Amino acid sequence: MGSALVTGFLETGLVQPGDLFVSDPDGGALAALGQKHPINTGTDNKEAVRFADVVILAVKPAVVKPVLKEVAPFITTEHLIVSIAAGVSLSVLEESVPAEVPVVRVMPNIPALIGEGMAAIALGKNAGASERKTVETLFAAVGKVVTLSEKDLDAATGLSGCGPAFLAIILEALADGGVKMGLSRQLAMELAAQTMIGTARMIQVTGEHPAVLKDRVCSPGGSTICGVHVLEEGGLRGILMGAVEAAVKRSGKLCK
Ligand SMILES: NC(=O)C1=CN([C@@H]2O[C@H](COP(=O)(O)OP(=O)(O)OC[C@H]3O[C@@H](n4cnc5c(N)ncnc54)[C@H](O)[C@@H]3O)[C@@H](O)[C@H]2O)C=CC1
Ligand SMILES: O=C(O)[C@@H]1CCC=N1
Repeated sequence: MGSALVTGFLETGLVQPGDLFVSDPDGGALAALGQKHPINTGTDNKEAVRFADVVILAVKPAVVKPVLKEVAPFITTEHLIVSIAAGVSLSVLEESVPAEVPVVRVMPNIPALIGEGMAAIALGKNAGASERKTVETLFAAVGKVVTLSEKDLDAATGLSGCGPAFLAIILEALADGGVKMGLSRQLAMELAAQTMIGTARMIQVTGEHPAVLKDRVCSPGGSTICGVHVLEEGGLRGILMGAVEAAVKRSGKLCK
C-alpha cells in the first residue's frame, strides 16, 4: 500500500520525488521502488523521520508500535504522524509518540495507485484544521476522501479498504461466467471490468439507489431477472455483508 501511495502521489505531481523518503528493511522492495522513481530511500526509519515533516506509517499493524518506539525520540511536535494501519487506534498511536504530536489515521485503498482511491480519515486529539488539510490534500490527490469519526474507521476498513479484493473476485467470477459461455478470457475481462466501472460511476453520477438501476435493467420476463434470481438463491447480498463484517471484526484484532 505504501508503494501504491508513493506512485500515486508522484503521478499527480503534488509531491516531487526529492520530497519523499521511503524507509524499509526489505532492500528488495526498496530497490524496486527506487528504480521506478528517483526518491530517497534507506533502511533506517530514524533517518526517514529526521528527513520528513509528514511521516506515513505503512507497515503491518503489528509492526506499528515497535516502529514508533524506535523512532519516537526523533519525533517532535513539528511532525505530523499518519498511520494507514488497519485496526491500530488513535489512542495507541498517540501513546506511542511524544505528547502533543498530531496524529491522523487514514484507511486508504489500493486503487490510489491509479488515482482512484477511497480514503477515510480520522483526526487524533492533537490534529487540527491544518493537519486535516494536509492529509486531505495528500489523499485527495490519489482519489476521494471522507473525514469521519474514529468509531467508523473500522467499518470503512472492511468496506473500502478491503473492498477492492472483494470486487476483484466478483469481477473475475463474472468474467469466468463469460468464458463459460464461450467468450475469450481477454474479452470477458474487458466486458466485466468496464461493466463494473460504468455501473459504479452511474450510481455516483445519478445519485440513484442501486435498486433503481437494477430494476431498469430487469425487463419483465427477461434474462436479467433470471440471473438476479440465481444471485438471490445463492445469498450473494448476505455473503457480501458477511464479508465486510468479518473483515471489520478481524481488523479490530490486527494490532494484537
Ligand atoms: N494492502 C492494502 O490494500 C491496504 C493496506 N493497508 C494497511 O497498510 C499497511 C501495510 O499493508 P501492506 O502494504 O498490505 O503490507 P506489505 O507487507 O505489502 O508492506 C509492508 C511493508 O513494511 C515493511 N516493513 C516491515 N517491517 C518494517 C519496519 N520495521 N520498518 C519499516 N518498514 C517495515 C515491509 O518490508 C513491507 O515492505 C497495513 O497496516 C495495512 O493494514 C491499508 C489499506 C489498504
Ligand atoms: O487485509 C488487510 O489487513 C488490509 C487492511 C485493508 C486492506 N488490506
